[in-house]
Amino acid sequence: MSVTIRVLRLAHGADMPLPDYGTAGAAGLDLRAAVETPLMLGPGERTLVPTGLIVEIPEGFEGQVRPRSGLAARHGVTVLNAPGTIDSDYRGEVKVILVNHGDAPISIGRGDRIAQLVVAPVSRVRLIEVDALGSSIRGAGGFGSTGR
Ligand SMILES: O=c1ccn([C@H]2C[C@H](O)[C@@H](COP(=O)(O)OP(=O)(O)OP(=O)(O)O)O2)c(=O)[nH]1
Ligand SMILES: [Mg+2]
Repeated sequence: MSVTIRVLRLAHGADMPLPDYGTAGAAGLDLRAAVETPLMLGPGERTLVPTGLIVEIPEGFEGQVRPRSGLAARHGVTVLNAPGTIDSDYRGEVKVILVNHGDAPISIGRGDRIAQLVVAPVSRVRLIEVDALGSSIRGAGGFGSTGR
């Protein structure tokens, strides 16, 4: 499915390339850090990284800000609230909450690819309050109820 998304580049990201898919089958657009100077993220620290972008996600879709596995595997750096949610009515800058779960500080430089944006359809539901729900074999079993 091809979805068109209008995107606005803010002044502090004007010289950076628009997010792109790394390969023909990639699910996520790589998001880059629009920081003026490199920022250091120490072990246990988190920071809000600007992308310099405002996106207009069409109604019926959402943007998911997801970690890059390379950063996670190599440095323990991930998206704290993964997947971050970009609402279709959000017109602010897309920002990435990075956290360093590793044991060494990491430097995030301008243009570094820090996360990826997956655009996915979402359902909006209508809740109907009832007195009883349909039965199922699982019932209330969960949290490991089927065994290891
Ligand atoms: O990783 C993220 C998560 C959210 N947002 C932006 C887009 C989203 O539409 C808005 C609100 O996000 P969310 O609903 O997750 O945050 P909230 O704490 O519920 O804030 P709000 O009360 O503004 O909804 O913040 C980002 O830029 N990056
Ligand atoms: Mg919210």
